[in-house]
Amino acid sequence: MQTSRIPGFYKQTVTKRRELLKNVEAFTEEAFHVLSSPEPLPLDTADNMIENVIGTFPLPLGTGLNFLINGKEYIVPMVIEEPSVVASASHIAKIVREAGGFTTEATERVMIGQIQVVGCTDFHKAKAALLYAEDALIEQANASYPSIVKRGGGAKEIDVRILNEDATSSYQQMLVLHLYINTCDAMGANIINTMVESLAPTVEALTGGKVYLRILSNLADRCLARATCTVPPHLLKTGDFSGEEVRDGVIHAYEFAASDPYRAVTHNKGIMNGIDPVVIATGNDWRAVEAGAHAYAARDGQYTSMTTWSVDAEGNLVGELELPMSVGIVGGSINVHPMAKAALDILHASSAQELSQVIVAVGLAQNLGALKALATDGIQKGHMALHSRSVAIAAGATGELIDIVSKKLVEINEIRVGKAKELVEEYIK
Ligand SMILES: CC(C)(COP(=O)([O-])OP(=O)([O-])OC[C@H]1O[C@@H](n2cnc3c(N)ncnc32)[C@H](O)[C@@H]1OP(=O)([O-])[O-])[C@@H](O)C(=O)NCCC(=O)NCCSC(=O)C[C@@](C)(O)CC(=O)[O-]
Ligand SMILES: NC(=O)C1=CN([C@@H]2O[C@H](COP(=O)(O)OP(=O)(O)OC[C@H]3O[C@@H](n4cnc5c(N)ncnc54)[C@H](OP(=O)(O)O)[C@@H]3O)[C@@H](O)[C@H]2O)C=CC1
Repeated sequence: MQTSRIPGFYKQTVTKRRELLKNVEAFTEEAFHVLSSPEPLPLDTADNMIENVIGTFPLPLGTGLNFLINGKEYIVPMVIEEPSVVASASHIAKIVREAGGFTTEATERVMIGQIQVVGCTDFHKAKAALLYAEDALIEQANASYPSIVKRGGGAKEIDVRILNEDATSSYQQMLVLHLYINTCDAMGANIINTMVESLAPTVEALTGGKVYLRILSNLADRCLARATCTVPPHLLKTGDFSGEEVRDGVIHAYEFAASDPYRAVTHNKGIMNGIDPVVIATGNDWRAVEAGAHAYAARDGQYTSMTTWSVDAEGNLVGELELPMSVGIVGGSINVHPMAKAALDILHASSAQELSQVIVAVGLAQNLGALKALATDGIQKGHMALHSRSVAIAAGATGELIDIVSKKLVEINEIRVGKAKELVEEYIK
């Protein structure tokens, strides 16, 4: 892809936007064909994806522009129903690229499979027996899914914990075996579950206990992605607010989220506004990512901000976001849903690690977009102006009337359905 910087992209028609993306070599012929198809998810494909299908449920696919990550240009596919999210991501990516772009990294892709064992007569002996048999357990797990080993992945390590040892615990004592598995470019849930299920009889024999649950953990804290950005204050200047005022406002907003779970949840919802749309567009399991992200935000015992914001010695605003990112570029519905394949095509991410890094960069951008708006004009100005189009449609406006009604709602600063209905009736008369 040549560039992700396409000024005024949003002012174009959908057809023209597709052409502009073709011009910068954002997608292949196949992706273009899927995108332009009247039925991007054929009903018979949908019918094979889940149960009791009666139709499909389309959502808008937008593009986050201006993303420069580790020196590479990205046009980011984003599937979301909420207005202003895509605009905000592009807005911040435009600012950050002027400061050199986002820097990201990812750990090795190690996921966790859990095996729960109860009823051991001696839990410490059982733990020791499992640890002693580590190599044999890894070998057995890998034998149950040899293709992932051929790809360079597979089970690598185990760990054993005893839970509820304290006599005052209201729960029964149990032993939990963690199997650490490199799932390569797949999210890996099915790979992991196959492996842990295969180990159950051996684990029972070694521990003398009974195995109950054998399932992956969505707290994928060995499969992390991290994004940072450093923004000089002059790039943050907004209207009458100086760059320093915006920077300091962002720090105040961050400190609020860092110290109050009521605020942290909303702050983090704003981060997931950026993360979920990319996870969904690329056919990944957003419930898994959501669950892992929120649990990671509470890893020190208190639910807090997923991001950190600080000021460096030169007075720049520095942001960081690190999250578990259990996503893949193969597997699950990714190779089944034609739009997921097209989205990955647009993104040009060639590994799960690369995809996970783009996702956290978008999350960080989204957080800064919301905090910048909240610390200056307030969220309503930018967000509601874009939401006014949905309000006009909800009030019954169609065609050209959508634009007329939404502009009027912004002008009179009354962006609500009741007022929009009045306007629609007036214009139709
Ligand atoms: C909406 C903006 C970006 C306007 O901000 P602006 O300053 O008016 O933007 P601009 O006109 O200067 O344009 C700058 C760039 O932004 C993009 N841009 C600008 N407008 C559009 C558009 N219509 N469609 C697509 N892209 C747009 C575009 O890339 C453009 O560059 P250009 O292409 O012109 O060179 C800003 O007000 C903003 O970021 N607001 C925050 C919006 C937001 O966070 N929405 C999330 C929903 S609220 C929520 O759910 C979360 C929350 C807020 O509760 C989280 C929390 O509390 O922390
Ligand atoms: N708690 C949770 O989060 C749970 C989630 N799920 C679901 O599981 C699904 C994800 O499971 P997952 O195991 O990823 O999907 P799959 O079961 O589709 O497994 C991925 C497949 O991709 C193939 N593959 C091809 N190339 C590669 C590569 N480079 N790296 C790795 N694998 C490759 C592998 O087959 P081969 O090597 O043979 O070619 C493997 O079978 C999602 O749909 C998710 O919703 C399911 C249960 C629980």
